[in-house]
Amino acid sequence: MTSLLRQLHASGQAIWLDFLDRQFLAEGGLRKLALHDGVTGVTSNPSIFEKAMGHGDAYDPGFRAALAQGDIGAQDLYESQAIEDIRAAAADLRPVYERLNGRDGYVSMEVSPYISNDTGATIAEAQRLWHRIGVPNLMIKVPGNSAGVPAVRQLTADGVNVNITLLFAIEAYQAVAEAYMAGLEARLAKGDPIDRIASVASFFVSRIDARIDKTIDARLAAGDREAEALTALRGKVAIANAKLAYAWYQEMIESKRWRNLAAQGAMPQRLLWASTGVKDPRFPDTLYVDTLIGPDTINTMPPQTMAAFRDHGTLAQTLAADLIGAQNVLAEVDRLGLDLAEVTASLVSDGVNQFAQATDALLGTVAAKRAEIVGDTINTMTATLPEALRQKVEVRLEMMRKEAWPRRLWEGDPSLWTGKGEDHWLGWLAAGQERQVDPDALVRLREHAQTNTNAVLLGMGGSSLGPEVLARILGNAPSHPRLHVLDTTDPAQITEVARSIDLEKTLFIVSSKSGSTMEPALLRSYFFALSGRQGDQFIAVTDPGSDLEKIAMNDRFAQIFSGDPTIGGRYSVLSVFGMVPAAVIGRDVMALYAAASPMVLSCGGDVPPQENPGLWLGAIIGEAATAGRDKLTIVASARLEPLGAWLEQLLAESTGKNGHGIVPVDLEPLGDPASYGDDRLFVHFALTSDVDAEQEAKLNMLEAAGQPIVRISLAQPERITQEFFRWEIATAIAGAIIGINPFDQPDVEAAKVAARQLVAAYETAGTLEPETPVAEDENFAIFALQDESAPDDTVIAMLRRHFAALEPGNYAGFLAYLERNASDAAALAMMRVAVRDARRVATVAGFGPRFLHSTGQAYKGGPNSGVFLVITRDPDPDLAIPGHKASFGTVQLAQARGDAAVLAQRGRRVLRLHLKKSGGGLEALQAAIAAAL
Ligand SMILES: O=P(O)(O)OC[C@H]1O[C@](O)(CO)[C@@H](O)[C@@H]1O
Repeated sequence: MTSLLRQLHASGQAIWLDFLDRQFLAEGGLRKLALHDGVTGVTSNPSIFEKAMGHGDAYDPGFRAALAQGDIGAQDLYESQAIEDIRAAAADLRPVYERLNGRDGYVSMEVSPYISNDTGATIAEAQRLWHRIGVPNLMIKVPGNSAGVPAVRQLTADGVNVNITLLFAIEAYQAVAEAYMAGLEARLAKGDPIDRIASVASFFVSRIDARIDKTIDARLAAGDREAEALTALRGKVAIANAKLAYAWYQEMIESKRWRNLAAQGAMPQRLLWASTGVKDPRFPDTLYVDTLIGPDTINTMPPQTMAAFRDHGTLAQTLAADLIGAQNVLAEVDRLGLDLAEVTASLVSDGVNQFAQATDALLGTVAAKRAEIVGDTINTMTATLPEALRQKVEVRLEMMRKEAWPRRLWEGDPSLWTGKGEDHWLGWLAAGQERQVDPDALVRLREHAQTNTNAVLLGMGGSSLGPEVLARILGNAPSHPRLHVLDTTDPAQITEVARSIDLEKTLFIVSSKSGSTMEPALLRSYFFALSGRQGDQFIAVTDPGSDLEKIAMNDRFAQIFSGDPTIGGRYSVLSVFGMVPAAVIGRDVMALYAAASPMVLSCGGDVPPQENPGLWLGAIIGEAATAGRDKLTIVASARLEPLGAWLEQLLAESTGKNGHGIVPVDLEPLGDPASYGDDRLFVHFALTSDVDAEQEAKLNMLEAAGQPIVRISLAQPERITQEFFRWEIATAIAGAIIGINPFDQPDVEAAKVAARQLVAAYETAGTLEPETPVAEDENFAIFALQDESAPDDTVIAMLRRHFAALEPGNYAGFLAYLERNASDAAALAMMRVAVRDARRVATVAGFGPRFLHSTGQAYKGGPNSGVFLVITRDPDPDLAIPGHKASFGTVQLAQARGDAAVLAQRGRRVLRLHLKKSGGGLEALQAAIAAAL
């Protein structure tokens, strides 16, 4: 016997399937439905794909096959599989399409719900899918909201078959019918054919009842006086609404305008009943089929509804019947104040949101599958967090998902931060995708650099720290120069580098985005003179139009590499600022990008926060910071230790402002649980081949003691590039949580100005302004910045008072304007441990002026919890700067004094201690601090 469904089909209403699934297609499910039940079309939507792809492992072989062609992001991976299904379904229905001469046999695929409010993006995406899928019996689904209507017109004019979805109100349907006609007319005006353009208007049914009936039930429960009238409307409104839409359709096809189009071959835009699955168990499960049967319409049914109708549907031409009854129902709706207009309007936006949520879930699963499949190419990360913090992170991740943070970050939406131009600073996102460099130029540079034994990079902050990490972690390739990074004015350090290089076989890289930073300018003068003004031994990396660019041209530098002015220094390592020095030391820059790529894809705008390693980390560090765990303590296995200096700048300069932010703690030796308060977040970086059992054991103890620990593991050193990208994303996100602009550095300039003034005064007077110590002994002289000395103060008494000021949650800073070498670093580390263990506070250390262009921002602009000891000494021997009265030593001292003065002006607790020549230097200071604690 012919199935009821087939009879329905024969009655003039098309039956489409509102479902799609790979296994179902593979088993020939659709072909069977077409054959036995007369099914002539398929609709899909994000929820349908979420059900298909988001659960189980039916798509795993497909995911694997797609990724075997090359790594792609979650959205592309999803799309590759969805398109495969759509094409398979279209192939199954192709015979129907051919037999009916294009009148039916269509499969619909929906544009991303994320762009539903953007007409231009909707048009572009619909076009892209249309061409990519490339089959004639395809329909692209576009929402029928206000942004969708003009898209329908345009797409129709362009010859794309459109299925307009999420129609609830008759007026909305009328608008899309009008857009369809206008699109056809536009084609005619261009002389294009219109006889093969198909369109359907998907009018949603059951969702209206679900919403209205809920209101009715609430009113009934509240004892509404109109109980009887309200009850009579249950399950009636959606059908009445659909009937009236159909009545309008019938009028429309009789209109002169339509008859004109029909005369030229136009196919009517059929009404398609969608959302026909019955939600209320009190209604018959075939309700929205039985009542909506009429010619030239479509009913798209989920499999259960199809099965129900096949089993016990009622076949009669109901759609055009009892129109008066339908009008009465809507009049009653009006009279009873049920506000259908409000219901249908909110159903549109709810529908878009629902599809967006389904897409989030779907992309989350696809991203997780991708991570599993390409897993061993991605650095791993785990986090053990105290329960309260873990919960805050969860809540934040869900909020980020709802508010679409990944997409908004990649789209450059400044409202993620303070809304003050942050969108102009996001060039680093593209830089991570190798879009900022000229690969051929870097290959040539790599070859050219080989003639040198040494390279010296002159730059500060973002222009030096990334290159230093690359040079120290990756090292120079065989027969390529060794890179020295000079980011100082310390005479001894400069002399040491000058001594260790063969001048004639050294390539100098002058690196400065602004091209006007004082230290690289002075260092350039010094080495340019030293080289005998050999411009061909110099290259510049700088932003276009900078002073440095002009000087480099003037002095005939061998090459100038231009940066991207939309990338701030600390986010520049994956741009020319990191890649030029990488090429110089013989590294294959494209291989470095290839190593970064899996992380870049994992952190994409299409990866929901829960699966997005950058957003996840950003949520952890942002939430930790706002909960008082603002001392991000970096622990690294030996080979990765250099990363900390780069990370310090990124975190501190980005987040430490307006009294908020993260204070990075680098190179503080690990202690016992008792050494730490509850203001820490530990981050451990380890190279898998570089296991340090003692470090791991200490971390395990901290973890057992309830300290939060994030562990990041790299299988290969080249994958450090992944951490650059992950941390840039995480920092930007943490900045959004903290509520600051992560791309400016408002407090750095003050210290620079103060130092410049002191140097300028020196250039005229030939001496720095004199100052008087407030306490002094044979080793040290102390200069107080605040009025905090007592008349008979000793150095020890002042140091004692200084460290006694440290309260829980504070940190001690050692700001050393000294040569940065292993012994100074070790001495500072010992002092830090002594202070940490005595006062249970975090400690930081920086060499000046290097840290001024890095953590200095947070010390001045971040939380006022630092207690700083600025350490200076007279340089011996000093080093002259060509063309200047001031020596490097004078500049360094001026920088220290300027820095200390600005810290004091900002209300920071600060003491300056000058190491006297006669004293024992840092060893003596260590002893003094031990005595003072
Ligand atoms: O690359 P430039 O312009 O020389 O700047 C160096 C560093 O100085 C700073 O501007 C801070 O002074 C950093 O943000 C930057 O990375």
